[in-house]
Amino acid sequence: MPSLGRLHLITDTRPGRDPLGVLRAALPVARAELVVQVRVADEATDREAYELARQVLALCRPYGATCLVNDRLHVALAVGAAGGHVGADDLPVRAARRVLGATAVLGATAREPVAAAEAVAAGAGYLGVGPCHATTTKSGLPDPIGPEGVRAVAGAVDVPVIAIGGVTAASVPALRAAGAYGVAVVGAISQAADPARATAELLRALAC
Ligand SMILES: Cc1ncc(COP(=O)(O)OP(=O)(O)O)c(N)n1
Ligand SMILES: Cc1ncsc1CCOP(=O)(O)O
Ligand SMILES: [Mg+2]
Repeated sequence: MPSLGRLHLITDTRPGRDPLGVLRAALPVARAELVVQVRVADEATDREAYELARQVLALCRPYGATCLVNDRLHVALAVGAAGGHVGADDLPVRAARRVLGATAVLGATAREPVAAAEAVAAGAGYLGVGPCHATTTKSGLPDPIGPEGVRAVAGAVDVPVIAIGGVTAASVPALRAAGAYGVAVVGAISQAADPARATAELLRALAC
């Protein structure tokens, strides 16, 4: 299995956003270092999720970028994505692993070391850890855990830790120093005036 990319771009499907346009800007810059997670609103239909995932996968392929699907693992299987990501309201990690198969990429959300170790034991191949910082992209989240929360999780597992939540290029060095392998972002790229430049800045920060 190829190694996991360090920059995860989560699709911004909020009204008025252009997830495919943002992806077209980011892909030539990040290429195979990019993991694109197709994430749609809970209200979106499976057909809408399927159509977006199909288009994302088609854009990713020529660059060797990885396409994952959030929550809806049947959509991941239907389009032939590399895998999926699950959290507390989704299929349990062990069930998700059964659905996706042994070789698929499977990420799980974890905020603290015990849950993180359990997720890995159940079959998670990477962990999404956060929110690291305040975010306006998702509501109802617990308080940010900061780089120290990332450090606690990273010290408890032997899979890549992907820091998420309010991540910017400026916050990457502290997260990397805390043990994060990579980062997942929505706003840092999608809300940037120049998404290609924002992608380059995040990659530069991740390379240090
Ligand atoms: C890389 C990464 N980390 C965490 C999450 C959050 O997943 P979850 O807790 O299931 O919340 P939703 O994204 O489904 O709202 C993620 N998607 N990606
Ligand atoms: C889906 C999700 N889960 C925790 S924070 C978050 C959103 C991250 O978005 P942003 O990078 O804009 O803070
Ligand atoms: Mg989820």
